[in-house]
Amino acid sequence: MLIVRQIDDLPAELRGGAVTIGNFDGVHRGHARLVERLRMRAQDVGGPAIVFTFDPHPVRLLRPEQCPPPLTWTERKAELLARLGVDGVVAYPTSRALLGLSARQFFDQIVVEKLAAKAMVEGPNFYFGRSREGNVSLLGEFTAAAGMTLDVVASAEEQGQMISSSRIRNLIGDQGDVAAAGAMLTAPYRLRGIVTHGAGRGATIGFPTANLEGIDTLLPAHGVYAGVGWRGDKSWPAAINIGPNPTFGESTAKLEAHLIGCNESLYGQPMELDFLDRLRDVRRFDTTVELTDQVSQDIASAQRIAAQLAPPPPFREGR
Ligand SMILES: Cc1cc2nc3c(=O)[nH]c(=O)nc-3n(C[C@H](O)[C@H](O)[C@H](O)COP(=O)(O)O)c2cc1C
Ligand SMILES: Nc1ncnc2c1ncn2[C@@H]1O[C@H](COP(=O)(O)OP(=O)(O)OP(=O)(O)O)[C@@H](O)[C@H]1O
Repeated sequence: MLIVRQIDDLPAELRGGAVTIGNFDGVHRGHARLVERLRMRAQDVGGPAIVFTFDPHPVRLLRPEQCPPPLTWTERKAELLARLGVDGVVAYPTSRALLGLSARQFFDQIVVEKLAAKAMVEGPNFYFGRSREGNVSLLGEFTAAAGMTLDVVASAEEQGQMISSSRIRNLIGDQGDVAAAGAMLTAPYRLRGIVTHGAGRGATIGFPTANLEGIDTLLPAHGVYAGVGWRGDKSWPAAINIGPNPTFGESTAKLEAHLIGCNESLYGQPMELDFLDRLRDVRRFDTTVELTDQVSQDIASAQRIAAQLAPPPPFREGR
């Protein structure tokens, strides 16, 4: 799987294939349905299956104050798309020039000239070109005139409602419902950060925690979660706390994870965390003993949930 960040000298193996365009944030089941069709069409035309995506999300440039943190960083998105069988991801650096192209210009300059696409696949809610002026019906006219095929796949739904990245962002960020989000994603919700020092209290009360900073994607709502911590290929079940430490009078929110059975020094290391389920609200306990009793139960729950929902191993290129 190839990931490229420009299209001026696109490698020949990424030209002349089937193309889908969009943000693909999170890589949800709707995206997976689309990629399934994309692979079929790529096979029909004897070319690669290509996802053209924008980095960053166009809204970050157009209305930064309204832009929520993304669900995935670019390499993670590419890794999830590769697992679905995509041959190449174009993570195009979003610019005002690109967003200013009309639908016609975008199609001619990007789809025809640069990607030399022979087939396109999109969902029904696809828009393209300046101010989202082009829809799938216009794209149908453009592709037909250019001798390409266009497949518009039916929406993937969950509980009668269309799956979308925005819906998943709301579930995770507002409600902390990572289980419902996970049911719509193609892999459990994952974030990454760097392990830093906390107050150093955790180890003294029986559960050391890795405090994570530098998180560049959406933070789930405050709460205690069951998950899995990853360092490279190694993983541990994790009990995760997002929020303040009211038992100790600390009101600053942080993210900390107790990695069950891990006795490695993690400080300064990058770490990834999968979120599987939300266990409870963060609350104040009257005594440290009551807190540690509750955290012991959280750890047991996290271990059980992680064992049931073991995620696939991390993707490595060339696998
Ligand atoms: C699974 C888990 C659940 C936690 N739940 C709470 C909680 O409900 N209330 C609270 O005050 N602190 C909670 N904590 C945070 C502890 O207070 C914190 O880990 C401890 O004070 C150590 O902090 P330190 O890493 O800064 O040393 C929780 C921590 C973990 C790992
Ligand atoms: N539930 C779905 N079923 C089928 N196709 C979908 C679904 N959701 C999005 N698509 C299609 O996937 C492509 C990429 O969509 P994109 O990621 O930009 O949209 P989205 O998931 O609706 O995100 P957002 O909520 O941020 O608008 C588009 O062709 C879109 O129509």
